[in-house]
Amino acid sequence: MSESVVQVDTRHSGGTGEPLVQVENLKKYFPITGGVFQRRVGDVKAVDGVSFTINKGESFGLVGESGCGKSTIGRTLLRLNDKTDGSVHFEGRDLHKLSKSELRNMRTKMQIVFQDPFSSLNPRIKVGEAIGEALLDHGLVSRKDVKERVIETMKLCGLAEYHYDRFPHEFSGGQRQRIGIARALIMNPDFIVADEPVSALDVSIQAQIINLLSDLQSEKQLTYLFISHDLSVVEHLCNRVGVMYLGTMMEMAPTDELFSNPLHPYTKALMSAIPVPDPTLKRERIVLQGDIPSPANPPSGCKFHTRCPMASDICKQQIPEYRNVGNEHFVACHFA
Ligand SMILES: Nc1ncnc2c1ncn2[C@@H]1O[C@H](COP(=O)(O)OP(=O)(O)OP(=O)(O)O)[C@@H](O)[C@H]1O
Repeated sequence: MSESVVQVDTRHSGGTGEPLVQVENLKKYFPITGGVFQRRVGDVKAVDGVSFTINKGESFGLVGESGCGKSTIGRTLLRLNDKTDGSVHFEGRDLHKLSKSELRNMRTKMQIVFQDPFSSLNPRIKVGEAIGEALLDHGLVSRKDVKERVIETMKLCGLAEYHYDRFPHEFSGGQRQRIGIARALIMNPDFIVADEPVSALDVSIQAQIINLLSDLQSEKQLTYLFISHDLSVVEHLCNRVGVMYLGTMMEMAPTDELFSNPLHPYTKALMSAIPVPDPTLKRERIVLQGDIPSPANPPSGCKFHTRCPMASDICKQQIPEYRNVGNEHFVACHFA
């Protein structure tokens, strides 16, 4: 858990209530091969039966420790990965059933912003050209008009016109993330997967980027899947939050509900690690024992039982039901 506390609150009202992305029992297993013939000897169960819906105009946060499957969900939602099982619907259409050309058209509506935009930028291409690249690839504007559209988008993202002719190494971390956001935004998408977009930035810059994402959301009616290992970041941007552990959704609720009434011991442990700005407010820190088990061989019953301070026999034997306990608050714990 990062030590950052981002002091902004940019949450929106929660979208239109109309579903844009529907994820149903999604599974993504990566094969493990071994032996002389490289036979499949097992699977990394990166995403193991996850369901949730993101409504139009909403910011949905996905949190959990490293390796719990957040990025794999993001990539599988955009069909950058194939799925193993389950379904992903975008605007009511099953993404994994689209033909190549249908997918190519659909892709303009769904974009991704990565943690490290620098690695996806060619050091020898001017950033203005890099931002406009996808527009030309899709034939959405003529070569003559692209520069104007790029500059307009750069300004929206807090970059200046003179940045157009500069190269990626001439920008700071925060500016590079603005370039990453501009590259996504130029396609005029409806949905953006933001995969740890502020994790590599200083706290003050994190706040600026979150504010930018929030302003763009209002202006462009965007829908976000915001992936972060840092609950304090998600708290300030998202309307609803899902907490993942070892490929499984452990708890999901509207943000205020989750933060005021966390029910899963894993969520409570993550929250106890958020630094409190006021030193007079003491919060009991729950330190989880042991390492995260391997997603290739997850524990029986509740996957969290090997590290859970409340675990008893039933947790080792029975998978807890993922149930709605009211207020759109879902939790998978025998004792919640
Ligand atoms: N292409 C791949 N091939 C094999 N295993 C993979 C692949 N991509 C991810 N994994 C495994 O799937 C599991 C989930 O990884 P994922 O990157 O989705 O987690 P995460 O929660 O986003 O973590 P992080 O924040 O560190 O990126 C991990 O055990 C990871 O090693």
